[in-house]
Amino acid sequence: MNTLPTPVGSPFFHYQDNQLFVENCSVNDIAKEFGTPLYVYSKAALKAHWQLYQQIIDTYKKVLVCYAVKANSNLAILHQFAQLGSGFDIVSGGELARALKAGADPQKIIFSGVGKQTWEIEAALNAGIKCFNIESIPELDLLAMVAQQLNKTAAISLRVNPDVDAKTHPYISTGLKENKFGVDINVAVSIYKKAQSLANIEIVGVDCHIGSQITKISPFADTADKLIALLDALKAEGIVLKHVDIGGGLGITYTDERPAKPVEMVNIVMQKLIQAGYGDVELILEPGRSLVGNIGILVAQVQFVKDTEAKNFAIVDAAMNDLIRPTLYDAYHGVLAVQEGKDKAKQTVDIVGPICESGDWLAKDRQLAVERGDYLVIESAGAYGFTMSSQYNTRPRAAEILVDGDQCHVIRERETIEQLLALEHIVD
Ligand SMILES: Cc1ncc(COP(=O)(O)O)c(C=O)c1O
Ligand SMILES: N[C@@H](CCCC[NH3+])C(=O)O
Repeated sequence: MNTLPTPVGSPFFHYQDNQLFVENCSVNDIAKEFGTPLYVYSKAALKAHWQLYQQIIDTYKKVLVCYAVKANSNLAILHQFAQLGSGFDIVSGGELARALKAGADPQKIIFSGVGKQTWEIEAALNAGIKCFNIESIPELDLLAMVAQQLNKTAAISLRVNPDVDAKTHPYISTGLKENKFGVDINVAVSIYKKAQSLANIEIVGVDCHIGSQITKISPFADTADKLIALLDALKAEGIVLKHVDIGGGLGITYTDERPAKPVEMVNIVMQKLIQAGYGDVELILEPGRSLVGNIGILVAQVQFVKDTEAKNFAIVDAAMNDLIRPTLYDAYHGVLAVQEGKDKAKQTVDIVGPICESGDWLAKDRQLAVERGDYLVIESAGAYGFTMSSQYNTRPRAAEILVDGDQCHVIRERETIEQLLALEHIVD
């Protein structure tokens, strides 16, 4: 299998007699049965993407993959990863609850995030998670205090900011000095020394995450060099770490990107660690997008085709509230017709939603033959799709389906208008 192909380039999403299939299920039939907008994921694709990481675990043994829950946090998806032996990278008490409910081993959960609240820290300590990725001195102080109150020991990693350019979209770069994440790597030693002096705190590792949708290996290699320099400086102070967490961030193919394979990235990092004498340290990875981005699609139905002097629009029933990546990052997602080979001529269209914002678009200038009632598919929507969706314009969030061979499982029901209104109270 090619590294991480877009759905239609992968064996799990294919055309048969001009009809798009997810595994053995026709997308047309799924859309008719469950309605649109609809997220559809392939279980076989999920397993194949996991296999790219399992290969790394099999090679290097002391590797823990902590799937970044924020990429796709549906309980059924988390359950699949838990069954495959994955750990989890969480960033909130909510994600902790999801991971535990899905069957996660608490000893494989790591907790990232710059704004952990007291109740979230308490919940994670009570669950017995593997490690807190500490992002500031005040957070370290709070953790030490809460751990003392609960009479527990908190294992910590310091998230350092290596000031490496991940060469990705500025909104999703996290490893630069001006980003809010982590602590300056140049002051890390002094923070470790402070942590050493705190009761109820156990230093176990170092962590970083430099950004997302990174296609090159060089930013990871640069990061490894900086982490090794830090490991050396810590060793000189008598501080020996059990693990190095290189974060997530590997990109996927949305269009013509050819991202590095996970194993290629890890090979470079491991080579450097081994050469520097840190070959027996556990390596932690926090992949999100590269595990789930290309396991899923968003299915939408064309409501109207509107031809204007300047542009032709296919107005569909999915919108920026369902998939915000195009609006937020100008992100490109492939668009496919569920039924190919129609008689109608192709034209250049923008795929837009019904929301009252000019930024409500899903794709621009695509060659498609479209008419009212057609189903379209937005590709590569498995990561940061549903999890970033909202109910803007009082639009119930989409349903989610997991396909397994010829079986379709509803893994999230479509929201109802009643559910949307249920928490509000009218006052005079
Ligand atoms: C701390 C942390 N770890 C892991 C990830 C997962 O990143 P990606 O989905 O790019 O692999 C993110 C999101 O960028 C993150 O913020
Ligand atoms: N949400 C972003 C990436 C940022 C990930 C969170 N650190 C995306 O859709 O590409």
